[in-house]
Amino acid sequence: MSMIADFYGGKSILITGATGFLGKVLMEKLFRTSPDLRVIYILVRPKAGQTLQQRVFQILNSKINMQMKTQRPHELFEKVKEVCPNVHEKIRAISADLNQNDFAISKEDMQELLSYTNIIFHCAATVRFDDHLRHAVQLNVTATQQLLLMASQMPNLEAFIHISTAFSNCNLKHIDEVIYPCPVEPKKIIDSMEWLDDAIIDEITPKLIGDRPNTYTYTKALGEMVVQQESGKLNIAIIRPSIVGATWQEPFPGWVDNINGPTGLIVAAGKGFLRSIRATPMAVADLIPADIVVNLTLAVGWYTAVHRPKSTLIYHCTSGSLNPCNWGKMGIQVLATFEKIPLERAFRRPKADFTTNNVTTQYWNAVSHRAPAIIYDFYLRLTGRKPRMTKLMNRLLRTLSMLEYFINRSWEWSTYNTEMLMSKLSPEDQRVFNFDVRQLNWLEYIENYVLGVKKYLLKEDMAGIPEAKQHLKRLRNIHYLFNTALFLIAWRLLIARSQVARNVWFFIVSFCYKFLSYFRASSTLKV
Ligand SMILES: CCCCCCCCCCCCCCCCCCCC(=O)SCCNC(=O)CCNC(=O)[C@H](O)C(C)(C)COP(=O)(O)OP(=O)(O)OC[C@H]1O[C@@H](n2cnc3c(N)ncnc32)[C@H](O)[C@@H]1OP(=O)(O)O
Ligand SMILES: NC(=O)C1=CN([C@@H]2O[C@H](COP(=O)(O)OP(=O)(O)OC[C@H]3O[C@@H](n4cnc5c(N)ncnc54)[C@H](OP(=O)(O)O)[C@@H]3O)[C@@H](O)[C@H]2O)C=CC1
Repeated sequence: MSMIADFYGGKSILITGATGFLGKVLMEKLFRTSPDLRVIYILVRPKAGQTLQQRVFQILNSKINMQMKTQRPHELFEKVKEVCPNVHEKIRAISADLNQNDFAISKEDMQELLSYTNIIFHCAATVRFDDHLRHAVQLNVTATQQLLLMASQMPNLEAFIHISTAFSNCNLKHIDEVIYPCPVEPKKIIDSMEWLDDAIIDEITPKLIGDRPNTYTYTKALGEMVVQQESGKLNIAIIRPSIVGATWQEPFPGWVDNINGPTGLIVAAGKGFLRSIRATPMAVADLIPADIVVNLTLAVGWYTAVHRPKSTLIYHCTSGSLNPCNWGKMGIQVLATFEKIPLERAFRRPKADFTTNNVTTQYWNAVSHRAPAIIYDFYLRLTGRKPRMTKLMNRLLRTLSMLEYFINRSWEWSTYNTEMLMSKLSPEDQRVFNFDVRQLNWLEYIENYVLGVKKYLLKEDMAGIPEAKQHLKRLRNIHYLFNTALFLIAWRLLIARSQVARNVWFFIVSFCYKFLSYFRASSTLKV
């Protein structure tokens, strides 16, 4: 019997960010392992044109490509529906916007949350690297503070689990499971955001974030400080995952449904848009599968509620120190998988050049990214269609420039608390809530990740693989034809303008002629 699964039975659980990537995987695992839990409250913001019920329906039933000829891909909640057929009754969606005062939750809903909640998992955040500081502070700092205030009024609350990021202190090289203070107090930042105008905030942002690369990592660090300062009598723990990737094993290998982190680049590489990347091949690719993060999170929830550690414990959910993989190895495996299982309608054949300096990056960006986009847009214009490739390429290059910071450095995260927790689990819990990253085989994981991107994110049909391979062959032929034509044009121009080039050309032609005559003569002699 799993103690952790047993612990969540009968519990009322509040999840923020349940419509996000991690939130969905967390909810799935909770229902699958503890189908007798009382209720999961999810704070969902209304979205244009969608009711709360529609948003819940969307989580439970992923959109399916009805034209598929082969077996349909799994739905995230398909196993849950077997063990907990009334899952929709156990999800209570509460209309809430974490950017508003009191989260704009109605009085009745608030009363229900305050009275019943036993465990809080706070996953909601803005994960955009380029968010305006005001917005990032609002969601990643102020909302965390407000949620803690709410939590302190919950008489039945047993644990508050805050999801942060391993990169909240990415300005350091070695990071321990402790909270590192930022120079300016979060309260001062929260206050100043209320009266400073956008222009001034823009001006002070670089000074505030200091040697962090973006507002995301900075505000997640502030969020941790708020958790520490406002913890009061609550049982709190912080989890710091590194780069969250597709699931490793559960509920299915390779499940992913958004383009954050490496996923977007995998799509871009598979479709042939991304052909070179400024990355250090030997730098550690600290990826962590979403199901490992979720298993650790649930184990931490149990441990924090039952064992009530005296201080707020921080858990690093990272792979680099226990089972390192590097970007070079990852890139090679991504491309090897695309050889076997290509994506449909690729723009160019998948290929990758890792570069490490600025000059070669600029060169490859011009040759491999911008030039093909311009040529393709020219072709679209000629055929009466709207050009779009240059715009798309510019956005990709902007995205790359934001991710570069993370793929050209390595960090060391200590994992004492995470390893301590593993040792406290029963063998059954170690199996059901496995977060031992040492057991992960990277090559197999990356292959399943790429396959998952194709199936679950892009919803491509496996029956289309032969056609996709055929398409890549056509692209290869076009590529050879294009290069030959380019060479001949360049050569023709050179010959017309330069006597030296003409001499070289005649020399090559006469050499080939002599070689052929010799070859013919010697083969005649043999006969
Ligand atoms: C050469 C072959 C290589 C083979 C593959 C090797 C893979 C190497 C992978 C390396 C990845 C490294 C990733 C490191 C990430 C560190 C994460 C730190 C951990 C965290 O805690 S954060 C959680 C993760 N957060 C994110 O990833 C958010 C990043 N995204 C953003 O901040 C914004 O989207 C961005 C990048 C600022 C762009 O904003 P904007 O221009 O406003 O546009 P949109 O968001 O609307 O998107 C526009 C356009 O870009 C595409 N897009 C978005 N994100 C990605 C992405 N991660 N990768 C690729 N493409 C992306 C998106 O599809 C949109 O395209 P459209 O066609 O829809 O216009
Ligand atoms: N993905 C990663 O690589 C990593 C993520 N993390 C952390 O994990 C957590 C979850 O990330 P992930 O699932 O990837 O992120 P997603 O972007 O997929 O999900 C973010 C969630 O927050 C919700 N949210 C955003 N703004 C509001 C708002 N104003 N009111 C209510 N809800 C809101 C979103 O709701 P909606 O659907 O309405 O947009 C969504 O459910 C975050 O705290 C992140 O910092 C840490 C390390 C790495």
